[in-house]
Amino acid sequence: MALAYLESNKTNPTSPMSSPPQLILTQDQLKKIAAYKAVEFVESGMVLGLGTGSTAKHAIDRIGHLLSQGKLTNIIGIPTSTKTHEQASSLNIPLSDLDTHPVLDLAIDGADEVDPDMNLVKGRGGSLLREKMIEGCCKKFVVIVDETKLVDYVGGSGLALPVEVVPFCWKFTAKKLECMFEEAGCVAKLRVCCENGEPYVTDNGNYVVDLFMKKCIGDLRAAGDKMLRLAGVVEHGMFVDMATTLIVAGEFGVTVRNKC
Ligand SMILES: O=C(CO)[C@H](O)[C@H](O)COP(=O)(O)O
Repeated sequence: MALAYLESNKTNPTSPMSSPPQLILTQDQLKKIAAYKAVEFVESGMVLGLGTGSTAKHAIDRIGHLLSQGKLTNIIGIPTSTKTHEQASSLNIPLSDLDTHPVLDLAIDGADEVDPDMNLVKGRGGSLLREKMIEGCCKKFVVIVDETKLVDYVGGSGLALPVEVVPFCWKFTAKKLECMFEEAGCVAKLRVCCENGEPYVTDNGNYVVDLFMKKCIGDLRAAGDKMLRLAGVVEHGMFVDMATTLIVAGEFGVTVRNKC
């Protein structure tokens, strides 16, 4: 399967021996491989959670294609963002919501980080609340990543742990979050739009405070519960014990791991 996407056949010019072609895959090609593998889990008649981001986008494109070919039928998609809603609508994927379909068969989504226990950081694309609501209602939650997303511990990439907060007194909430994780060297920053420097506003009309940790935050459930007890926090981007299947595409192929 992976070979269908391989490109480029650079050889090593420094090698005195004639070496076999070295196959290079871009990160986006790896994302596509993981996404297509996940769509193999989709069956006609399923209610599907449709994730958000550049990896999930490939899966949604594939589902749309299979529907248009009649290879999948009677699919109902529940989109996790307005962006995904737009993409899925443009592909004529029938859509619904949690009010009408409170139980989903399967969700497919990307992640920003995956730890060895398949705990996730999500939300760098800004859709964590809807993702958590929808993916929490799925019988099966398939996470699709390229290998750069694998970390030793949540926060291990040194990149953002997103927290959705109400706009009211967001500085107060950001300061409280920073103090909460002082021991982990937490720095909290409001997410702003690159184009105009204005606060990034989620689909739910909230802001996002990104937390940058210097150290491991320890017990993820305890940390998550603590954040949720702080008035002003709407939801955080740690998805603990939610993924049931992890698909990782890397230089050496694609692996599928099920949570025991
Ligand atoms: O949580 C998300 C969006 O809020 C995405 O799943 C996550 O950011 C991964 O994105 P990408 O597939 O573009 O790397």
